[in-house]
Amino acid sequence: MTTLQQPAQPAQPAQPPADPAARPLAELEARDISAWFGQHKVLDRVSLVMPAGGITALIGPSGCGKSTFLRILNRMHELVPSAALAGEVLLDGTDLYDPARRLIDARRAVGMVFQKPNPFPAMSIRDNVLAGLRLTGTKAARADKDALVASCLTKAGLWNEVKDRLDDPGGGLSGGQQQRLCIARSLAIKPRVLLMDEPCSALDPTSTRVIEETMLELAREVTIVIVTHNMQQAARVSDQCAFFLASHGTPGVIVEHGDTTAMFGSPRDQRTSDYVNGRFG
Ligand SMILES: Nc1ncnc2c1ncn2[C@@H]1O[C@H](COP(=O)(O)OP(=O)(O)OP(=O)(O)O)[C@@H](O)[C@H]1O
Repeated sequence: MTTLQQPAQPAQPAQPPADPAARPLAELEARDISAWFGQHKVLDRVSLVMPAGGITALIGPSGCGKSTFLRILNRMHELVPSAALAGEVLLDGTDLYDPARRLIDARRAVGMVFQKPNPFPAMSIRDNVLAGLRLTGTKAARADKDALVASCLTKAGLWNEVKDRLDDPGGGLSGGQQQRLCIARSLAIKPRVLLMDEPCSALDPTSTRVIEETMLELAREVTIVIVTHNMQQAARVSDQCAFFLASHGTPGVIVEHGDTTAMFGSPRDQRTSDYVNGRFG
Protein backbone atom coordinates (compact mmCIF):
# COMPACT_ATOMS: atom_id res chain seq x y z
CA MET A 1 0.00 0.00 0.00
CA THR A 2 1.40 3.40 -0.92
CA THR A 3 0.55 6.78 0.51
CA LEU A 4 0.85 10.11 -1.23
CA GLN A 5 2.85 12.80 0.48
CA GLN A 6 0.85 15.95 0.08
CA PRO A 7 2.64 18.26 -2.33
CA ALA A 8 3.99 21.36 -0.60
CA GLN A 9 1.68 23.50 -2.69
CA PRO A 10 -1.30 21.51 -3.89
CA ALA A 11 -1.77 22.38 -7.52
CA GLN A 12 -5.27 23.82 -7.31
CA PRO A 13 -5.13 27.38 -8.64
CA ALA A 14 -8.30 28.79 -10.17
CA GLN A 15 -6.43 29.44 -13.41
CA PRO A 16 -3.34 27.20 -13.57
CA PRO A 17 -0.39 29.16 -14.89
CA ALA A 18 0.94 28.11 -18.26
CA ASP A 19 3.65 25.48 -17.83
CA PRO A 20 6.86 27.06 -19.16
CA ALA A 21 8.13 23.58 -20.06
CA ALA A 22 4.95 22.77 -21.97
CA ARG A 23 5.39 21.71 -25.56
CA PRO A 24 3.66 23.62 -28.31
CA LEU A 25 0.18 22.39 -29.10
CA ALA A 26 -0.01 19.76 -31.81
CA GLU A 27 -2.06 19.70 -35.00
CA LEU A 28 -3.49 16.42 -36.19
CA GLU A 29 -4.35 15.92 -39.83
CA ALA A 30 -6.08 13.00 -41.53
CA ARG A 31 -5.54 12.78 -45.28
CA ASP A 32 -7.69 10.66 -47.56
CA ILE A 33 -8.51 8.06 -44.93
CA SER A 34 -10.38 5.00 -46.19
CA ALA A 35 -11.12 2.05 -43.91
CA TRP A 36 -12.38 -1.48 -44.26
CA PHE A 37 -13.51 -4.34 -42.06
CA GLY A 38 -12.90 -7.31 -44.35
CA GLN A 39 -14.65 -6.45 -47.63
CA HIS A 40 -16.84 -3.83 -45.97
CA LYS A 41 -15.61 -0.34 -46.72
CA VAL A 42 -16.71 1.97 -43.91
CA LEU A 43 -14.86 5.23 -44.66
CA ASP A 44 -14.08 6.77 -48.03
CA ARG A 45 -11.24 9.27 -48.43
CA VAL A 46 -11.95 11.30 -45.32
CA SER A 47 -9.70 14.33 -44.81
CA LEU A 48 -9.79 16.58 -41.77
CA VAL A 49 -7.44 19.00 -40.05
CA MET A 50 -7.87 19.02 -36.27
CA PRO A 51 -6.28 22.31 -35.23
CA ALA A 52 -3.73 22.59 -32.44
CA GLY A 53 -5.34 23.46 -29.13
CA GLY A 54 -8.84 23.21 -30.52
CA ILE A 55 -11.71 20.88 -29.71
CA THR A 56 -13.00 19.12 -32.82
CA ALA A 57 -16.35 17.31 -32.55
CA LEU A 58 -17.16 14.40 -34.86
CA ILE A 59 -20.92 14.15 -35.27
CA GLY A 60 -23.24 12.03 -37.39
CA PRO A 61 -25.74 9.17 -37.20
CA SER A 62 -24.93 5.75 -35.81
CA GLY A 63 -22.75 3.57 -38.05
CA CYS A 64 -21.27 6.34 -40.22
CA GLY A 65 -17.70 5.60 -39.11
CA LYS A 66 -16.96 8.22 -36.46
CA SER A 67 -15.47 5.76 -33.94
CA THR A 68 -13.54 3.97 -36.67
CA PHE A 69 -12.08 7.30 -37.78
CA LEU A 70 -11.19 8.13 -34.15
CA ARG A 71 -9.49 4.77 -33.64
CA ILE A 72 -7.46 5.28 -36.80
CA LEU A 73 -6.13 8.50 -35.26
CA ASN A 74 -4.25 6.53 -32.59
CA ARG A 75 -3.62 3.31 -34.44
CA MET A 76 -6.23 1.22 -32.65
CA HIS A 77 -8.04 0.27 -35.87
CA GLU A 78 -5.18 -2.06 -36.79
CA LEU A 79 -5.92 -4.15 -33.68
CA VAL A 80 -8.97 -5.62 -35.43
CA PRO A 81 -7.76 -8.65 -37.44
CA SER A 82 -9.90 -7.96 -40.54
CA ALA A 83 -9.27 -4.22 -40.53
CA ALA A 84 -7.43 -2.33 -43.26
CA LEU A 85 -6.91 1.32 -44.02
CA ALA A 86 -5.48 3.71 -46.58
CA GLY A 87 -4.41 7.32 -46.22
CA GLU A 88 -2.23 9.24 -43.82
CA VAL A 89 -2.43 10.58 -40.27
CA LEU A 90 0.00 13.41 -39.60
CA LEU A 91 0.88 14.67 -36.13
CA ASP A 92 2.50 18.04 -36.59
CA GLY A 93 3.36 16.97 -40.10
CA THR A 94 4.96 13.63 -39.23
CA ASP A 95 3.34 10.36 -40.23
CA LEU A 96 1.82 8.47 -37.29
CA TYR A 97 1.98 5.28 -39.37
CA ASP A 98 5.63 5.66 -40.34
CA PRO A 99 7.11 2.15 -39.95
CA ALA A 100 10.07 3.74 -38.16
CA ARG A 101 7.73 5.09 -35.45
CA ARG A 102 7.06 2.66 -32.61
CA LEU A 103 3.40 1.85 -32.04
CA ILE A 104 3.74 2.67 -28.35
CA ASP A 105 5.08 6.13 -29.20
CA ALA A 106 2.09 6.79 -31.44
CA ARG A 107 -0.30 5.73 -28.67
CA ARG A 108 1.59 7.79 -26.12
CA ALA A 109 1.29 10.87 -28.33
CA VAL A 110 -2.41 10.34 -29.04
CA GLY A 111 -4.34 9.20 -25.96
CA MET A 112 -7.88 7.86 -25.83
CA VAL A 113 -10.77 8.10 -23.37
CA PHE A 114 -13.56 5.62 -24.00
CA GLN A 115 -17.34 5.72 -23.79
CA LYS A 116 -17.52 3.57 -20.67
CA PRO A 117 -15.22 4.59 -17.83
CA ASN A 118 -12.63 1.83 -17.56
CA PRO A 119 -10.37 2.38 -14.55
CA PHE A 120 -8.68 -0.68 -13.05
CA PRO A 121 -11.31 -1.22 -10.35
CA ALA A 122 -9.17 -2.88 -7.68
CA MET A 123 -6.19 -0.61 -8.24
CA SER A 124 -5.83 2.51 -6.08
CA ILE A 125 -6.77 5.90 -7.46
CA ARG A 126 -3.10 6.87 -7.35
CA ASP A 127 -1.95 3.77 -9.19
CA ASN A 128 -4.70 4.16 -11.78
CA VAL A 129 -3.26 7.57 -12.67
CA LEU A 130 0.23 6.08 -12.90
CA ALA A 131 -0.82 2.94 -14.80
CA GLY A 132 0.05 4.40 -18.19
CA LEU A 133 3.62 5.06 -17.08
CA ARG A 134 4.07 1.38 -16.29
CA LEU A 135 2.46 0.25 -19.53
CA THR A 136 4.72 2.52 -21.55
CA GLY A 137 7.82 1.65 -19.51
CA THR A 138 8.29 5.24 -18.32
CA LYS A 139 10.37 5.52 -15.15
CA ALA A 140 9.85 8.32 -12.61
CA ALA A 141 11.06 9.08 -9.09
CA ARG A 142 8.58 8.82 -6.20
CA ALA A 143 8.41 12.59 -5.67
CA ASP A 144 7.86 13.13 -9.40
CA LYS A 145 5.08 10.56 -9.37
CA ASP A 146 3.36 12.29 -6.45
CA ALA A 147 3.49 15.61 -8.26
CA LEU A 148 2.25 13.97 -11.45
CA VAL A 149 -0.69 12.34 -9.67
CA ALA A 150 -1.67 15.68 -8.11
CA SER A 151 -1.32 17.61 -11.33
CA CYS A 152 -3.18 15.11 -13.54
CA LEU A 153 -6.03 14.75 -11.06
CA THR A 154 -6.21 18.55 -10.83
CA LYS A 155 -6.33 18.93 -14.60
CA ALA A 156 -9.02 16.26 -14.77
CA GLY A 157 -11.06 18.19 -12.20
CA LEU A 158 -10.92 15.39 -9.61
CA TRP A 159 -8.16 16.36 -7.14
CA ASN A 160 -10.36 18.01 -4.52
CA GLU A 161 -12.70 15.02 -4.43
CA VAL A 162 -10.01 12.35 -4.02
CA LYS A 163 -6.91 13.99 -2.53
CA ASP A 164 -7.62 12.46 0.90
CA ARG A 165 -8.25 8.93 -0.38
CA LEU A 166 -5.69 8.28 -3.06
CA ASP A 167 -5.17 4.72 -1.83
CA ASP A 168 -8.84 3.80 -2.18
CA PRO A 169 -9.75 1.63 -5.16
CA GLY A 170 -10.67 3.38 -8.40
CA GLY A 171 -13.74 1.18 -8.69
CA GLY A 172 -15.24 2.86 -5.61
CA LEU A 173 -15.71 6.19 -7.39
CA SER A 174 -18.93 7.33 -9.07
CA GLY A 175 -19.25 6.92 -12.84
CA GLY A 176 -18.42 10.58 -13.50
CA GLN A 177 -15.46 10.45 -11.12
CA GLN A 178 -14.23 7.24 -12.79
CA GLN A 179 -14.35 8.96 -16.18
CA ARG A 180 -12.31 11.88 -14.82
CA LEU A 181 -9.89 9.34 -13.33
CA CYS A 182 -9.51 7.85 -16.82
CA ILE A 183 -8.84 11.34 -18.19
CA ALA A 184 -6.17 11.81 -15.48
CA ARG A 185 -4.66 8.45 -16.43
CA SER A 186 -4.49 9.52 -20.08
CA LEU A 187 -2.89 12.85 -19.15
CA ALA A 188 -0.16 11.19 -17.08
CA ILE A 189 1.69 10.09 -20.20
CA LYS A 190 1.52 13.64 -21.55
CA PRO A 191 -0.29 13.09 -24.83
CA ARG A 192 -0.21 15.74 -27.55
CA VAL A 193 -3.78 14.82 -28.58
CA LEU A 194 -6.64 13.39 -26.53
CA LEU A 195 -9.34 11.42 -28.34
CA MET A 196 -12.67 11.03 -26.53
CA ASP A 197 -15.26 8.56 -27.79
CA GLU A 198 -18.65 9.63 -26.40
CA PRO A 199 -17.04 10.24 -22.99
CA CYS A 200 -20.26 11.40 -21.33
CA SER A 201 -22.81 9.01 -22.79
CA ALA A 202 -22.82 6.86 -19.61
CA LEU A 203 -22.98 9.87 -17.27
CA ASP A 204 -25.68 12.00 -15.64
CA PRO A 205 -26.09 15.66 -16.67
CA THR A 206 -24.11 17.02 -13.70
CA SER A 207 -21.12 14.73 -14.34
CA THR A 208 -21.40 15.59 -18.03
CA ARG A 209 -21.08 19.30 -17.30
CA VAL A 210 -18.03 18.67 -15.10
CA ILE A 211 -16.34 16.67 -17.88
CA GLU A 212 -17.20 19.40 -20.41
CA GLU A 213 -15.64 22.05 -18.16
CA THR A 214 -12.60 19.79 -17.81
CA MET A 215 -12.32 19.49 -21.59
CA LEU A 216 -12.45 23.25 -22.05
CA GLU A 217 -9.61 23.63 -19.51
CA LEU A 218 -7.57 20.81 -21.07
CA ALA A 219 -7.74 22.34 -24.55
CA ARG A 220 -5.19 24.86 -23.28
CA GLU A 221 -2.55 22.17 -23.40
CA VAL A 222 -3.79 19.26 -25.49
CA THR A 223 -5.60 19.06 -28.82
CA ILE A 224 -8.96 17.31 -28.34
CA VAL A 225 -11.12 15.29 -30.74
CA ILE A 226 -14.47 14.11 -29.40
CA VAL A 227 -17.16 11.85 -30.85
CA THR A 228 -20.56 12.85 -29.55
CA HIS A 229 -24.21 12.15 -30.31
CA ASN A 230 -25.21 15.08 -28.17
CA MET A 231 -25.64 18.15 -30.38
CA GLN A 232 -25.86 20.49 -27.39
CA GLN A 233 -22.57 19.09 -26.16
CA ALA A 234 -20.92 19.58 -29.56
CA ALA A 235 -22.20 23.17 -29.58
CA ARG A 236 -21.03 23.80 -26.00
CA VAL A 237 -17.51 22.44 -26.20
CA SER A 238 -16.23 22.33 -29.76
CA ASP A 239 -14.55 24.98 -31.89
CA GLN A 240 -15.10 23.01 -35.06
CA CYS A 241 -17.32 20.13 -36.12
CA ALA A 242 -17.18 17.47 -38.81
CA PHE A 243 -20.47 15.92 -39.90
CA PHE A 244 -20.08 12.28 -41.01
CA LEU A 245 -22.69 10.45 -43.05
CA ALA A 246 -22.94 7.00 -44.63
CA SER A 247 -26.07 7.06 -46.75
CA HIS A 248 -27.73 3.89 -48.07
CA GLY A 249 -24.91 1.52 -47.15
CA THR A 250 -22.18 3.61 -48.78
CA PRO A 251 -18.96 4.23 -46.81
CA GLY A 252 -18.87 7.16 -44.40
CA VAL A 253 -17.73 10.55 -45.69
CA ILE A 254 -17.52 14.01 -44.21
CA VAL A 255 -20.44 15.98 -45.65
CA GLU A 256 -19.43 19.26 -44.07
CA HIS A 257 -16.93 20.56 -41.57
CA GLY A 258 -15.97 23.91 -40.16
CA ASP A 259 -16.59 26.37 -37.38
CA THR A 260 -19.14 24.94 -34.94
CA THR A 261 -21.17 28.13 -34.60
CA ALA A 262 -21.48 28.39 -38.37
CA MET A 263 -22.32 24.71 -38.78
CA PHE A 264 -25.13 24.91 -36.26
CA GLY A 265 -26.32 28.39 -37.25
CA SER A 266 -26.03 28.34 -41.02
CA PRO A 267 -25.01 24.92 -42.35
CA ARG A 268 -24.13 24.82 -46.05
CA ASP A 269 -25.55 21.36 -46.71
CA GLN A 270 -29.23 20.50 -46.24
CA ARG A 271 -28.28 17.13 -44.73
CA THR A 272 -26.20 18.88 -42.06
CA SER A 273 -29.10 21.18 -41.32
CA ASP A 274 -31.48 18.23 -41.02
CA TYR A 275 -29.11 16.38 -38.69
CA VAL A 276 -28.15 19.22 -36.35
CA ASN A 277 -31.81 20.19 -36.09
CA GLY A 278 -32.77 16.66 -35.10
CA ARG A 279 -34.73 15.77 -38.25
CA PHE A 280 -32.89 12.43 -38.56
CA GLY A 281 -30.25 10.31 -36.87
N1 LIG B 1 -14.87 -4.51 -35.20
C1 LIG B 1 -15.67 -4.36 -36.26
N2 LIG B 1 -15.82 -5.40 -37.14
C2 LIG B 1 -16.61 -5.28 -38.23
N3 LIG B 1 -17.32 -4.16 -38.53
C3 LIG B 1 -17.21 -3.11 -37.70
C4 LIG B 1 -16.39 -3.16 -36.52
N4 LIG B 1 -16.48 -1.96 -35.89
C5 LIG B 1 -17.33 -1.20 -36.62
N5 LIG B 1 -17.76 -1.88 -37.70
C6 LIG B 1 -18.66 -1.38 -38.74
O1 LIG B 1 -18.11 -0.18 -39.26
C7 LIG B 1 -19.13 0.78 -39.53
C8 LIG B 1 -18.80 2.06 -38.79
O2 LIG B 1 -18.89 1.79 -37.39
P1 LIG B 1 -18.46 2.89 -36.31
O3 LIG B 1 -18.58 2.25 -34.97
O4 LIG B 1 -17.18 3.48 -36.69
O5 LIG B 1 -19.62 3.97 -36.51
P2 LIG B 1 -20.06 5.15 -35.56
O6 LIG B 1 -20.43 6.28 -36.43
O7 LIG B 1 -19.01 5.41 -34.55
O8 LIG B 1 -21.34 4.53 -34.86
P3 LIG B 1 -21.95 4.82 -33.40
O9 LIG B 1 -22.31 6.26 -33.41
O10 LIG B 1 -23.15 3.92 -33.34
O11 LIG B 1 -20.90 4.46 -32.41
C9 LIG B 1 -20.45 0.13 -39.10
O12 LIG B 1 -21.05 -0.39 -40.26
C10 LIG B 1 -20.01 -0.97 -38.17
O13 LIG B 1 -20.93 -2.04 -38.20
